[in-house]
Amino acid sequence: MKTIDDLIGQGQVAGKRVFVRADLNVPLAGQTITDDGRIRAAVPTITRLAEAGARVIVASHLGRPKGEPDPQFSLAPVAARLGELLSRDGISTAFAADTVGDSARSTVAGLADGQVALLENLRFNAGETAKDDAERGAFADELAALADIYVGDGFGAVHRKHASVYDLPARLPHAAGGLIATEVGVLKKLTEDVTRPYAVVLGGSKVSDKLGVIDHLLEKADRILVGGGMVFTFLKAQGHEVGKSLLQEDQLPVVREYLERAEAKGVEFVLPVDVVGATEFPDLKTQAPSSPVTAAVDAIPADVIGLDIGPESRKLFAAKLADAATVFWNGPMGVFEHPDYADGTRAVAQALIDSPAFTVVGGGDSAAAVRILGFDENAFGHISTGGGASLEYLEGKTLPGLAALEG
Ligand SMILES: Nc1ncnc2c1ncn2[C@@H]1O[C@H](COP(=O)(O)OP(=O)(O)O)[C@@H](O)[C@H]1O
Ligand SMILES: O=C(OP(=O)(O)O)[C@H](O)COP(=O)(O)O
Repeated sequence: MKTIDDLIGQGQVAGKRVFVRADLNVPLAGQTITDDGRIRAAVPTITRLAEAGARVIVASHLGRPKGEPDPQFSLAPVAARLGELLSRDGISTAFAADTVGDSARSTVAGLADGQVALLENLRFNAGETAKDDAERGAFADELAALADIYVGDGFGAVHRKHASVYDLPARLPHAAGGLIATEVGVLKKLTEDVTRPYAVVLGGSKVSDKLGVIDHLLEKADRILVGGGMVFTFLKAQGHEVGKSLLQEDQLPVVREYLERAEAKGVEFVLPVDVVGATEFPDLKTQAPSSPVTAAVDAIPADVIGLDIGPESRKLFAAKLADAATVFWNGPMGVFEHPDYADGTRAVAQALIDSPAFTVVGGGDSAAAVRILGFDENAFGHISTGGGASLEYLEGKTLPGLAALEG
């Protein structure tokens, strides 16, 4: 895979329009960025290209808008923060009000060497995420018209077969940015020689996206700990009632099969013994106090939404992580964005820090949680900017955004 070092070393970027596909999908509370980790992670590649004389066009998705402009998913707050960070290196940043329209074209045309433009949310265009190859290709053609060279650096999105990730690099000379090179370097080690016991902690809310990875983990991991929104499908599969919690009803047979296979293979599934929940989803915007209740997993009231693992489960999870030699963690244990439901995530983060294991934390929200809850990022072995991406990488899958850079 060609890298930006190769491009810069060969003097290929000076005066050129270089399109950098980053993952600036940061958590927002209204217009406020609650964790800027993904923006900070994108800066080194952008700065290197700008300092080498490129006219840098940065593009990203934010959230999951429905293929048309939606102000709540505007990258405007990200443009402000990116501009602030780049200005420290003396680099100026413009923001285009659309992705491939008049604003994008004129903003890019106005760039001088060494300047940066951020385009509006890629997913404001239906072509970005279209299943149809021709529709995605048509959008990729419009993106390609803006640039001379493509740099893939949005590790968090490399598992998506999207226009800017997969189709665009096929249309331009391309290379990998520094973030992708670093991420792949660390994760590769976990696929080659893992020191055992190897524990994997799964949680979060993208349940249907991530359940499938367990199929592969049953062949690799010694212990699988499950919390977050994912756990209720497991609890239900074991015969527990889960109230109004997140449930992937159609996946119950799959999960039952995972539990059986784990037993047959001697892989230990660690599930919570108690949960914390509430009758209403907490208000994350106002952070208004809620009314949390704790229940054993065999006594979750019918009107309760499970929002965190309970106190006994935190102790259990910590004990199961204490003697691991390698830990990979993706997905918060609860709705950590509200203080009443952050203790499970806090306990797992602390357990990783206390354990002598090599620890990798992956995922936009998981990485954000660790920082928002006040942990020192340097206390972990590696904090990956990608959750789904790192899980699929560990699965050994061909990731569209990496395959496209290799070609
Ligand atoms: N029990 C739960 N019910 C609903 N959402 C949950 C639950 N536990 C965790 N979450 C949510 O999961 C989200 C993160 O999930 P996900 O995107 O899969 O993780 P990551 O970004 O780290 O890969 C957080 O916003 C958190 O509030
Ligand atoms: O946040 C992301 O993934 P993650 O939650 O698995 O870390 C990426 O930006 C990908 O976003 P998507 O899952 O909406 O395609």
